[in-house]
Amino acid sequence: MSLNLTAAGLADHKAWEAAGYALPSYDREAMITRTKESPCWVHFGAGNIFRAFQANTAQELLNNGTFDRGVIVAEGFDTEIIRDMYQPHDNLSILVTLKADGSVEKTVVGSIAESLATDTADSPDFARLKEIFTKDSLQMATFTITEKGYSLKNGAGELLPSVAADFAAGPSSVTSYMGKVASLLYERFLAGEKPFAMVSTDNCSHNGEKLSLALTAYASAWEENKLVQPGFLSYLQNPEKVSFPWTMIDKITPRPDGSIEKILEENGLADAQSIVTSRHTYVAPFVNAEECQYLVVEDHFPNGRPPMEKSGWIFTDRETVNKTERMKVCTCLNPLHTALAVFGCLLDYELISEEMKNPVLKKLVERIGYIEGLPVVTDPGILSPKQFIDEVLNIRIPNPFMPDTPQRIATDTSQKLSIRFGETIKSYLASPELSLSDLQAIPAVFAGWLRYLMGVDDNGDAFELSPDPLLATVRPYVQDLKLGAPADRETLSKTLAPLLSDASIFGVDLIFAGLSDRVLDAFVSMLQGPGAVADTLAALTAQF
Ligand SMILES: NC(=O)c1ccc[n+]([C@@H]2O[C@H](COP(=O)([O-])OP(=O)(O)OC[C@H]3O[C@@H](n4cnc5c(N)ncnc54)[C@H](O)[C@@H]3O)[C@@H](O)[C@H]2O)c1
Ligand SMILES: O=P(O)(O)OC[C@@H](O)[C@@H](O)[C@H](O)[C@H](O)CO
Repeated sequence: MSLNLTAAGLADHKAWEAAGYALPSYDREAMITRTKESPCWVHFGAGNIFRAFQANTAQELLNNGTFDRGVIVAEGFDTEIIRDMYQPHDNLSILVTLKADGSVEKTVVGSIAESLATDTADSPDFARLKEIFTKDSLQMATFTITEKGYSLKNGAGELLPSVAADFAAGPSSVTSYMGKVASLLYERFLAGEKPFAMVSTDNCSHNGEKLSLALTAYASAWEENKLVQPGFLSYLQNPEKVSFPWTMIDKITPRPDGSIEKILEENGLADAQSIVTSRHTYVAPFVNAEECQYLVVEDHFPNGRPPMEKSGWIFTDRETVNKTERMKVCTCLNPLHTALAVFGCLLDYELISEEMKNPVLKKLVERIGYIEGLPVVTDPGILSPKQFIDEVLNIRIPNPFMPDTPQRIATDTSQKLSIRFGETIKSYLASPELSLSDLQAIPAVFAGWLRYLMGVDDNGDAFELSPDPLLATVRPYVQDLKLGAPADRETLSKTLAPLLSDASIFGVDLIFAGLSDRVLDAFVSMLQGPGAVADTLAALTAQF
């Protein structure tokens, strides 16, 4: 028996149910027709978390009858995802939920009504998106496009060439990602200044503000260059018309894993293989994710919204979202992840859960979370920081059934250090009660990142660095260093000074903050020879 993940294949629902899959319980064809006629929800970024979280939310609302339309997904960065994975499977995907007790739940998610590859602004798919953006029924766009997706500048602080070109050319011939989004909003403005919510659900601090600032930059440039009708900028800046709610999203969604692929194939699924696209997205007909999930959202939707609270989303005010997001991204989850990512790559781990069996690494992340991070967390009231971190460190990250890898989490580390660690350092600097001398583990992570950038593991073997937009800028600082032949401490201090003082990477100027010596000491120690990273961490954590 072979299970084909297509609309036709799903018709044999008995076979799917016999193989243990939960299926959409609504009339999918009717849902697709309704959604195309009266679209409500567009999502940008067709990656794994979208299919595991937002698309499954839509499915739950459809299943329980609290909403009648699905999601339209737009992919403007890596359109291979759409062409090679969504379209061959009629926009269906399988969500494999990996529970901490080892059991596995398999769900066919059918809530994606349409998938659009918007690589160029003159494509039919982009024309369709423009049409969608003029509809009265459209209520919101959500985003999972990674933090760098919102960035208009390069590492040197200069406008990206595509952004500068779009600023000069106007909304009719955009090529940059945010330029395309801004031109869609311009369509909505021209169609009668229709209300709308733009909802970033990426892991970045003040994500709504980030999205708003990026789009406002286009609107300002276009108005200044007289490329749009007057009023577009005011429309974007009028919260009664266009809102940019802040959110906190949490659900560990590893890349599709070979072990899950095997289970599904043994279960009869045809064509379960994952691929890595040329833009480095790991994608398969299935996504694998943990069961635990949180989406905390500022409740500001000028044109209304689907009842996502029926699927567990928590709606609240901006201040509460902010506290919750800081709790998770700056302290209770993501810094621990990044520490395990950097040292996992150096110490040859391929699973985060395996790293948690190493007492030194466990102690390191416990120190970062409980001792160095927790004192600066403001309790958001809706989730307890202590309980949250307990769950992360004792249940979620060590879950042996979660195939999460340090290599995935090490992606874009240069973009993450500032929010994941810099905010804590800033709080220490600002507090008369807290002492910077208590920050011991965080500087070691920075040292670990410098050591990671050498692309040589703790055995002295070369490894491939995960993609990162700043690699070309930051690697040259360390790439000539040799393990076992450490550079002189003074010379190293001078060579690394421009990097260590770069507040755009670390959140603060580490030299000014008085932390650079601690980073350098740990880095020099990690350079001593094979095994030096493990030795440095063992010596450091022995003092905790
Ligand atoms: N995976 C998780 O555990 C998880 C959990 C919570 C939040 N998130 C957030 O979601 C984001 C995406 O995670 P994912 O698991 O879907 O990753 P993924 O690699 O599966 O997909 C990445 C998505 O971002 C797009 N993208 C990448 N670079 C881009 C750029 N420069 N401009 C525009 N789009 C770009 C890709 O085309 C793709 O749609 C993360 O960066 C994070 O902010 C992820
Ligand atoms: O998704 P990123 O690249 O921002 O960060 C990698 C992980 O830390 C992240 O995806 C976590 O799994 C997620 O934040 C859990 O909610």
